[in-house]
Formats: sequence, C-alpha cells, structure tokens
Amino acid sequence: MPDFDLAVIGAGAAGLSVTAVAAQLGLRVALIERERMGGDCLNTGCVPSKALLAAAHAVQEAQAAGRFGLRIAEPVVDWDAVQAHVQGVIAGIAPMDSEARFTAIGATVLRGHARFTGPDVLAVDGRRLRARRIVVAAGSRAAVPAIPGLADVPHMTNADIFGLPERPAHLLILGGGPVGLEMAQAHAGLGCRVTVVEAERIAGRDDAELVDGLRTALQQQGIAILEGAQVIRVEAGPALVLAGGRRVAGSHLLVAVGRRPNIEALGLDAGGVRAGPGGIATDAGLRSLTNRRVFAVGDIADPAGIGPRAFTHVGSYHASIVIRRAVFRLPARVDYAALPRVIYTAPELAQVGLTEAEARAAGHAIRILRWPLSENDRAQAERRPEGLAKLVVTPKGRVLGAGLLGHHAGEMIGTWTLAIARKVPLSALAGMIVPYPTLAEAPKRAAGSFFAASLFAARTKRLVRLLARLP
Ligand SMILES: Cc1cc2nc3c(=O)[nH]c(=O)nc-3n(C[C@H](O)[C@H](O)[C@H](O)COP(=O)(O)OP(=O)(O)OC[C@H]3O[C@@H](n4cnc5c(N)ncnc54)[C@H](O)[C@@H]3O)c2cc1C
Ligand SMILES: NC(=O)c1ccc[n+]([C@@H]2O[C@H](COP(=O)([O-])OP(=O)(O)OC[C@H]3O[C@@H](n4cnc5c(N)ncnc54)[C@H](O)[C@@H]3O)[C@@H](O)[C@H]2O)c1
Repeated sequence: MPDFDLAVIGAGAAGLSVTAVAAQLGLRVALIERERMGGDCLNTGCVPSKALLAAAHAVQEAQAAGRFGLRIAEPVVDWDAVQAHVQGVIAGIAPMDSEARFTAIGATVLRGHARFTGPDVLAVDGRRLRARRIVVAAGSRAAVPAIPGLADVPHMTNADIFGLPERPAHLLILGGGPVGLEMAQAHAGLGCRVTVVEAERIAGRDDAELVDGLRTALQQQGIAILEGAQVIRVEAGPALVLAGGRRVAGSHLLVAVGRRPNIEALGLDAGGVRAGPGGIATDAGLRSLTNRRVFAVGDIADPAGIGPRAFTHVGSYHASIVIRRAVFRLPARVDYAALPRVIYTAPELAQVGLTEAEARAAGHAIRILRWPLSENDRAQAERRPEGLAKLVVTPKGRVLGAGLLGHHAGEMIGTWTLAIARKVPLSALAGMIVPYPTLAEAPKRAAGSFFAASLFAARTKRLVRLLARLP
C-alpha cells in the first residue's frame, strides 16, 4: 500500500491550495517543501511587493495632498522601518501557510528536497515515499537572460530585492512587465531614482490604450521608461549598454524579464514526467501527458495548447481542477476566458478576458465601449480623473473582455470576471444598480453606451411621442 494518497511537491500558493482541500477531505497527504512555506507569493512575490507598494503609495498620497488644498510636509522615508513593515506583513500572513497549520489540518509536512525515483516514488532527502497521486507544485524562479556581462555584474531578482539594507540611489530595472512596473513605482515612491529598460513595450500583454495612460502616470511620478531598448551588454556599475551605443548607468540592477519553471532537480526522467521550457507538459486538466499518476499546478504547469500562467489565483484555480479530477474523478479542464489580472500600480491596470488586440487577432467582430474616469464623479471628487473603462463586446452585446485603468481598478474587475464567466448579457450589466458615487459606475456607463444609439433613435422617439398622446 502506498504511504500516501497524495504527495504534493512545493508549499507555495498552488501546493498549499491542493493540500488544504485534500487533507480536509481526509486523504493522507504529504506536503514537501525545501525552503520557506508559502513559496514565492508570501516571501518574495505578491505579499512583499504589495506591502512595499503600499508604503510608496502613502508617500505619493502625502506628496499629492496639495490637490485638496492641504499642505503636508515632505514625508521622510525611514528605509529600515519600511523594510520592517514589509517583513511584518509577511510575518502576519505566514501562520496561514505554516507547517503548524497544515499539520493541524491533517497533512504530513516534510521539509526537504523532493525528487522522483520512480513513477510513483519520491525521495525526500534520505526518505523514500510512495504515493497514489503526485502533484508537482514546484513553482518558478526569475529568468536571467544571457546578455553578455550580466553574469559578472551584481544584480537582483525578486528573490533578493525585498529586504535591501540600503535604499538604492538609482535602480535600473530590466523588463517592464508586472514585476518591473510594480517595483519601479514602489522604489520611485520611496525616493529612489528609477529607470525601466524594456525590450518591447511595457505591459506588453495589456491593452495599448490603457497602457498609454499607465505609462503617462508612471512618467509623471518621475520614472524613466525606455521602450524598444535592446540591451547588448551589461557593465560594472551597473550599466546597461543599449544597441546604438547609449549607456544607462545606475546604482542597482533588478532583472525582471519573466519566469523559468523549476523543473531541473525534480528527477522528472525517473518519474516518466515530460517537461519543456514552459514547464511540465499536461493535458487541459493538468494531468501529466506521460505519467497518469502525476498532476502539475501553479507556475510549473504547462497545459498543452494553453500555456503556463504565473498568478497566485491561477494556483488556487489549478488546485480546484486537480481536486475534481484526482480526488472526485470528475472531468475538469482549465479555461482562462475569465482569468483576471491586475498590475498593482497607482493607478491599477486590471484586465479580464480579451483585450481589443486579442479579440481582433482572434477574428471576432467587436464593438469597443469606453467610459473615461474624467466623466466619473467619484474620480473628480478625489481629483484622480486619469483612467478609463474599456469593454470589448460582440455586436450582439456579449462581453469578451474588460480593461480598467484607475485607482483600485482591481477591486472592480470581479463584476466583469463573473459577467464573462457566466455570460451575463450586457443589458443586465448596463441595468445593474451601482452605488453613487463610485468608480464602478464607469464600466457600467461604458456598458450602457452600447444601448444609447438605439434608445435615442428616431424610432424610439416616434414611439415615445405616440405613447405621450395616450390618456
Ligand atoms: C515580485 C512578484 C510579485 C507578484 N505579484 C503577484 C500578484 O500580485 N498577484 C498574483 O496573482 N501573482 C503574483 N505573482 C506571481 C505569484 O507569486 C506566483 O504565480 C505564485 O507564487 C506561484 O505559486 P506556485 O505555488 O506555483 O509556486 P511557488 O510559490 O514558487 O512555490 C513553489 C514551492 O516549491 C518549492 N520547491 C521547488 N522545488 C522543490 C522540490 N524539489 N522539493 C521541495 N520543494 C520544492 C519551492 O521552494 C517553493 O516554495 C508575483 C510574482 C512575483 C515574482
Ligand atoms: N500583479 C500581478 O499579478 C503580478 C505581479 C508580478 C508578477 N506577476 C506574474 O509574474 C510573471 C513574471 O513577471 P515579469 O514582469 O518578470 O515577466 P513578464 O514576462 O510578464 O514581463 C517581462 C518583460 O520583460 C521584457 N523583456 C524580456 N527580455 C528582456 C530584455 N532582455 N531586456 C529588456 N526587457 C526584456 C519583456 O518584453 C516583458 O515586457 C508575470 O507574467 C505575472 O504572471 C504577477
């Protein structure tokens, strides 16, 4: 008899989610973690980045208070205290992800490095264990590109940017994706000079029109952004040498150009588990294509024809699929049609479903509905009129995508996620009662604009005149 019903490799967001449900269902679960419980999200990802951003946003709020007629002295950043705040937030959340909590809900937590030694056998340091099902949730790490000189020049990734002993004088950031942009604003807000060097365009997967607004906001906050910049060499300093000869020098360098799955030290060959550069090759239900006992979840999963996604909420979504398939033996497959994502800058950029460019590339006939925050009373009252709600809909009024640029836009994307997931008709969204004055009126007004032409058409006016004559 196997030692465990389920063995989970990795106690990050994805592995913890699988373990929490499986253990509470009464299965014998081994959860194996070689480093820190909570993985990237808790220790070197979402949590510290949002905590650092919160500090930066507080500074920026104080600096911008003049717009309300307030005079607030320039905030003094106590770098050590800010770092203590970040570590304090991690410490506050850590008990939720801890060995003690998972032991208490019935899992066996093993601390050590796991690798396959057979299709259903793992070695965890010296110990050997067999499991009916194995879930690989070993996550990813920052990719470091093969740019000449980079390996010889001290640089940071998300693994070491949090907890710097001194405030960087001039932080160079290679890559203008979510990590690069969030870290740019966090450090700029805390008084660092920041330069983002991006090979293509910042937030390249997001809607170009919304990104224009984000870029302007970041530049107004003093962040230098170089796009279409090819770094051909990295020199001591650190300095980035661009094609064309320009040299951008700073005091610190953060590399944020994407992720690599942690597939190397797992003994995947011994387990008969196939993986490629995107991660462990699975079917759409996250089962390994080559070993039916094995599933992959979180950043390391590479479902065929769909590809990997690196978000904490994807990890828990993956967990729900694996629980359905591996525990309840029900069919389930990943579907990202209604997968939201947010860049947590101020303003935030939130997106769910297709962007305009993606919808056009997929051949959809579409209409674009917009509502600028400059026409939103709450945004006016708070003197933050920058931002836009943008909906991508079919000519019949089905929502394919929603993009929101604005303060706390991430808090508004849930409605549109549900709308896409449940195919809520645009008429219902336009007719929804939204409290006044909230920013959430903006996307509702965008939805309403779909009906404006037919509502105020000559035919409707004729009908109204006719009805007006009735007694
Ligand atoms: C700076 C930054 C900010 C981010 N912000 C957000 C955000 O705001 N929202 C969001 O949704 N996502 C965010 N992400 C992405 C998010 O952090 C990841 O998608 C998520 O943490 C992935 O979880 P995971 O469980 O797949 O992997 P991980 O968190 O990487 O966990 C994998 C775990 O497996 C362990 N492990 C690996 N190999 C072995 C082995 N052989 N044996 C034992 N243990 C092993 C590792 O030590 C690790 O603890 C951010 C990422 C970064 C870098
Ligand atoms: N708020 C969030 O939800 C959040 C925050 C951070 C990270 N994440 C997740 O983590 C993943 C990784 O984030 P990321 O920002 O590291 O990667 P990314 O792949 O999202 O963006 C990397 C950027 O670096 C650029 N780039 C690549 N090579 C380059 C080079 N040699 N020189 C200059 N630029 C280069 C790319 O064009 C791209 O714009 C994200 O895709 C996301 O899934 C999510």
